[in-house]
Amino acid sequence: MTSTETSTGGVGIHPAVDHGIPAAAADFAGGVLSCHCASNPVKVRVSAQTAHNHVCGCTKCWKPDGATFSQIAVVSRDAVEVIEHPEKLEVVDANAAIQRYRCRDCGVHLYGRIENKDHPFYGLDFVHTELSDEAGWARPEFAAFVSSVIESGVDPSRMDGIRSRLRELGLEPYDALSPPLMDAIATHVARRSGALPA
Ligand SMILES: N[C@@H](CCC(=O)N[C@@H](CS)C(=O)NCC(=O)O)C(=O)O
Ligand SMILES: [Zn+2]
Ligand SMILES: [Zn+2]
Repeated sequence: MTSTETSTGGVGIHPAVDHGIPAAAADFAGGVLSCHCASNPVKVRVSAQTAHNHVCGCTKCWKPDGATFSQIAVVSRDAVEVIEHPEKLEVVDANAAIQRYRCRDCGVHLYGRIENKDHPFYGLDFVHTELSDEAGWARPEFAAFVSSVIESGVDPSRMDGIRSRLRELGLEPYDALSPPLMDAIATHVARRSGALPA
């Protein structure tokens, strides 16, 4: 079985979507993310529902063992608080736009933060809601950076099957972010350059 197949022979995307995508709960108020350490896990409280949840094929986002994609959403940075074992967190790449904080023992990423105030997504943190036991988080809406799974070693001949499976799950595949998010980024850039009124 390769990382792009499930035990039933289908194309595996991510454990949170492979067997049906759970419904979001109305008035959902968040939950606690835990890393995978059996003892002294890092815990992060996310005290709001997330937005723009999606699966991401890039090599930077944390993926559970065997998953082809990550699942990643955004939430206001004000709603993110490390509540246990902050001393175990380390930044994966301080030069990346998104500073991803991982547990130095198990490698799980707890949250990603943008410190550049000029970045289009400044003010939003990136979180993997499958790290929480609570049910009711926002469902993934699309698939981003799909072609990038090849950079992790997926054979290009598998891409048609992967994109078909994503569409079957209602996760429209894109090779960057979704068009509304790409438009939001371009609008931010145009307002800064003066190409559009601020
Ligand atoms: N093809 C590249 C794409 C990386 C990439 O651009 N990732 C996106 C989606 S998470 C991003 O916004 N990265 C910003 C960052 O990593 O800080 C890869 O797979 O490594
Ligand atoms: Zn850990
Ligand atoms: Zn990514």
